[in-house]
Amino acid sequence: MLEVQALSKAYGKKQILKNLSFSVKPGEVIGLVGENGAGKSTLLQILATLSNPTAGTVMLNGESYQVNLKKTRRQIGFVPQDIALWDEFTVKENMIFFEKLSWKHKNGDELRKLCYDMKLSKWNESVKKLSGGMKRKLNIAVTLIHEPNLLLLDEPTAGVDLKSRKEIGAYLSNLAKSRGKMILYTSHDMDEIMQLCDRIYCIGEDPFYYDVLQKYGERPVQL
Ligand SMILES: Nc1ncnc2c1ncn2[C@@H]1O[C@H](COP(=O)(O)OP(=O)(O)OP(=O)(O)O)[C@@H](O)[C@H]1O
Repeated sequence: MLEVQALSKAYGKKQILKNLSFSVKPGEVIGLVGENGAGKSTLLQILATLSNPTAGTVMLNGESYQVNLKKTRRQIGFVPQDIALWDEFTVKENMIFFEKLSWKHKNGDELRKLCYDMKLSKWNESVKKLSGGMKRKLNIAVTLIHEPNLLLLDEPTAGVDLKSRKEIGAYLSNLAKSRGKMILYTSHDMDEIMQLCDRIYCIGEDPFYYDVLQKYGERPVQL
């Protein structure tokens, strides 16, 4: 379980996140929505241990980020908004490279299966020749090598066509439901958020997203 208590973040005098408290249970997919600049990426970066909050606490499966950073880090997978892959390497070479950096050992067949499960079949293709959607899938696959319990995804389907979007959505949903992963992800696509997420958290003070979601019949949680 992920437990966030009274979390705040300021950059200098600019307050971005104000006193957020929420939790995520195993098997849950949470959608984070909010206007540009509301602080969605900032929140994911804090939950990924890449940035420190100004105040507040985060606990992952009973371990405090503040007290046991190494142990919590091993349980987290973070997919950044920007694709972070080796362009000149093939899909296979990227998977092998990231496996070497990983905390868990995986053999070639296991690495290949991670890609195939996401319908990413171009194992020997160089990344520069892949479509945007394929790159996004590979970006997710490398993050799953160490089998994180908490998966944080920053706009994983941005610029992805509808078919790949559905494939990524189905894969993430299956990860949560059959393997109990906790997933937090951001998107500006309301239909996708509605289909995929068990709960929706709105960040920021602008009531726009809250109102839109209510019109869809959803009851988002205002953070
Ligand atoms: N390192 C930083 N230093 C100063 N300000 C920052 C830094 N990182 C982010 N910000 C500011 O924090 C605010 C929140 O940014 P963030 O990227 O978290 O928003 P977001 O909700 O993810 O936006 P988007 O939907 O455009 O991705 C913005 O005003 C941004 O300019």
